[in-house]
Amino acid sequence: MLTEVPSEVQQAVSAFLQTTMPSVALKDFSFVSGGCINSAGKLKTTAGDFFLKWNLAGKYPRMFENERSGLQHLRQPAVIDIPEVLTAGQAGSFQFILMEFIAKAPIAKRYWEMLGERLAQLHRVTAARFGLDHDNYIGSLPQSNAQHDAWIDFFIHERLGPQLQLAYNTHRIDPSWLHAFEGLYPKLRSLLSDEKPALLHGDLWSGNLMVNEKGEPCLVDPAVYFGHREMEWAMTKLFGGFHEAFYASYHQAFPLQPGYDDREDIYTLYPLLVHLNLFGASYKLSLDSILRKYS
Ligand SMILES: Nc1ncnc2c1ncn2[C@@H]1O[C@H](COP(=O)(O)OP(=O)(O)OP(=O)(O)O)[C@@H](O)[C@H]1O
Repeated sequence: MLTEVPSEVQQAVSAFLQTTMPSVALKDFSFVSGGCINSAGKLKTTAGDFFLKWNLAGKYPRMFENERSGLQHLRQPAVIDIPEVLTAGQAGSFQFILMEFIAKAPIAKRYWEMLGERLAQLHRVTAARFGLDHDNYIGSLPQSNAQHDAWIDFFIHERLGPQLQLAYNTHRIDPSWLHAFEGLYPKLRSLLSDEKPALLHGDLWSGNLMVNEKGEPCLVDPAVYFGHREMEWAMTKLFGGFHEAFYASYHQAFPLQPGYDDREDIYTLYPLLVHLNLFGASYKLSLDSILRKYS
């Protein structure tokens, strides 16, 4: 028995593996650090290694069904490496997800160029409307994907609005913040550009970017929806940014519309509000300076 993994999860995983890979046995489990929300690690079996995550089922309903669906959306066009999910579900009071284990190799010489080219290809996958057919999570917070025809409406009503309301309801901000955002919204109509709804990872920062066994980029832990690809760019820039070769190769493969630099801060409002709600007041300073810039 692997003492680190709850017995209900172990039983469910072994039952699943037995049906798909007869005579497989669990050998060992070691925790993988990096995530904040779930328990996660490498599950060694006689049929190879897998990545297993779990948490208490009541805490974040359907979190792993949503993660499975998000990873499947990103894998489907087969343009960038995304781990294959074997199964996800509930086991007693736990929920879990089992997927391909991404083993690291030394980083490829063209890693950042590959990431730029492949993300550009992913963003060429489009949908008729902004949003998705189901809601999911951004980190541990619910993320609404109710569909809209216009990007601006989606951005205001499904991205900024709900996070702002949550921050207000939990007393992280006072009413003056609500007024400041209300004042910003009409200006966004002329500031933001429109584009076809693009398939986005949705939470693309360095913590969700891995190096796979070929040394190439692999994306994990998404918050998928169809949105404006400038959102994805802004997210990558938030905590120090990716290597400049990534931005150059993406732009060459699929140029952004002129004036992106003037819009970048607007897009960072969403991840900053999410961080305010998840981690507290230290993010208010950055939010405040963006609001002032556009007031
Ligand atoms: N398929 C995988 N194979 C190997 N390692 C993985 C895999 N997926 C994720 N990891 C590693 O495990 C760490 C935690 O995973 P993940 O980010 O999915 O955790 P989480 O708790 O769900 O999310 P968060 O980072 O939002 O707290 C990642 O930072 C990454 O290093």
